[in-house]
Amino acid sequence: MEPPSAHFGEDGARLTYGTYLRLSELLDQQRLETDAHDELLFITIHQVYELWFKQLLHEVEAARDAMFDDRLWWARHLLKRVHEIERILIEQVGVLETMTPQDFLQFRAQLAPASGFQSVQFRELEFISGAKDEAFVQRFRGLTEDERSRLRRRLDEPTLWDAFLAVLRTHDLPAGSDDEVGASLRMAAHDRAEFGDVWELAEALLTHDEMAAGWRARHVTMVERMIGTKTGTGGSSGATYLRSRLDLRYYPSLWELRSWL
Ligand code: HEM
Ligand SMILES: N[C@@H](CC(=O)c1ccccc1NC=O)C(=O)O
Repeated sequence: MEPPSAHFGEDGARLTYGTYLRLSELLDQQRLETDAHDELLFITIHQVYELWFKQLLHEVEAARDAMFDDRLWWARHLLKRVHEIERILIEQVGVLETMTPQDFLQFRAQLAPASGFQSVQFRELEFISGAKDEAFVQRFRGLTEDERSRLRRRLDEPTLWDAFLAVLRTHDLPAGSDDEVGASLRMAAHDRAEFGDVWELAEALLTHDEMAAGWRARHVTMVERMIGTKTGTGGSSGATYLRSRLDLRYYPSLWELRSWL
């Protein structure tokens, strides 16, 4: 008798690696606008980002829902995964930086008026994390109806921070006003025997915030390296606009807490 592994992966023949992962569709989606050698890298990197954004939305949504249900261990488990993905998103900027500015200029003009500014999933992530800003939905040109309704839904639904406030209340920590939230956070910080899970969750949210800030900083230095002070293909002032976004924090109360411990 043959060992069971002899035909491993061939028996049954219903799914294969390629059909399961839809590789013929996936690998057919890199359509270049020019003959420039580096344009494939540019498209690949962005598509990889969008795939990870999709995964992040999946995890962040579930983490938010878990907090509302007081399943804190599950929320933390998912947020740890979120952090690892975010670490990769920051790291992979280095791959794109192997492209020189002069090689980027071979195809940059063809990209306008497209820009990362139009990434719907990126904005969804900001909204669900806590930084809702309706102006982005209004300013968006060229959104499909589906994209517009996805963004509107994100503006209407609760954020990670809303879910965290619900956790505080569930654990009898008042969360009505900013002062109450501040006092509750200090209480959780100083009584970890009682509130260890709540504290760890606050730390996981802070790491998520720190990672997002880290990506913005990494992105803008890459932008300065690539295009200096040129205006963006999306019509903004470029690096100046991006620098104005560097102070954005999802959870200012968690940062302020540090000053009052
Ligand atoms: C050569 C590389 C890149 C350059 C020169 C660049 C440049 C820019 C510029 C100038 C803007 C401001 C909007 C505009 O007027 O165009 C912008 C925004 C943005 N870019 Fe990039 N980018 C690059 C790569 C990437 C990559 C790989 C991503 C990953 C998805 C990305 C995501 C974004 C996002 C999400 C925004 C909006 C940021 C916000 O509104 O806070 N960019 N980029
Ligand atoms: N905004 C960039 C071009 C760019 O990077 C880009 C263009 C089309 C689609 C995504 C992009 N990535 C991030 O902005 C620029 O002004 O050079």
